[in-house]
Amino acid sequence: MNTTVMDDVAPAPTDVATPALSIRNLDFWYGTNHALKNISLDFPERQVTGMIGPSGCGKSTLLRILNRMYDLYPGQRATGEVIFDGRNIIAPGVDVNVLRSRIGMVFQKPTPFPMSIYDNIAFGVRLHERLSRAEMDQRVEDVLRRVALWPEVRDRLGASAAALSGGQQQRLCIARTIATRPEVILLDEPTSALDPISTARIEELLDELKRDFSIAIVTHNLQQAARCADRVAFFYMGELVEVDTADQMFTAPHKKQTQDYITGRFG
Ligand SMILES: Nc1ncnc2c1ncn2[C@@H]1O[C@H](COP(=O)(O)OP(=O)(O)OP(=O)(O)O)[C@@H](O)[C@H]1O
Repeated sequence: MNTTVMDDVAPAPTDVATPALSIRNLDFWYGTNHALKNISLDFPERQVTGMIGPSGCGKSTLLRILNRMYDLYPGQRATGEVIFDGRNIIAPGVDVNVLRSRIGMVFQKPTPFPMSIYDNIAFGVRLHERLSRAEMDQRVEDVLRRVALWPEVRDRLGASAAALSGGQQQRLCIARTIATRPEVILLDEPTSALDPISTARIEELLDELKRDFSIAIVTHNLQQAARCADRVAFFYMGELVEVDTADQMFTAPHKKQTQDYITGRFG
């Protein structure tokens, strides 16, 4: 082990045993708008990390940095480090397409591609792997079973994904994301467009998926964060105020701002 390097890095207050992703001293700007300020945060392996905070505090911005979505927009700039598999993924020279297959993203609004249910899953896999037809069929079946969609769609894999309900579409989007076998899944308010039953199914699914994936979820729903997350990070005006276990955050947060937020005094 390179002890010199280790010794040079000041331990962050958020350190966890085995992080899937480690953010260190991250700042982010939209032009001149300094949207994230000196964020250091670990995302533990095979746990759900919930990100909460009032509108505009920077939760979605942080998620978008983790798979380099901001690359698509001129004028947006990040400094600091996001360490994934030993590399700083916001540094130049990272293959963003490979990165996005290893750190997958699910958006607020279900966004199936305008193609069949089968191809929604096969499309991303084909970009990264050469599978035989039988192998691809198996991959499609496996991920649809994993998201508990298989019984509902097995007889209409060739039908348009647009014909599925909103909740089914979101489960298809999660299936599509896990089909490339990522290590990390990012979810940006994945249930805010869904009814309570579809929401409950997605929450159950997250609980099951964390056996194999490290998950980061942005949510406005504090009950959802309490139900789903192992750890919770509270953001306010671009700063990380506090991060702790969900139990601690919702029963005895250390910071007054966190307490005010979770008790509904603002936000
Ligand atoms: N494309 C953009 N251009 C300029 N500023 C932006 C852009 N997107 C977000 N911001 C600003 O960055 C800050 C953080 O926004 P962000 O969307 O990350 O917050 P959020 O916590 O996810 O909010 P919400 O809960 O409402 O989705 C806000 O001040 C917002 O106005």
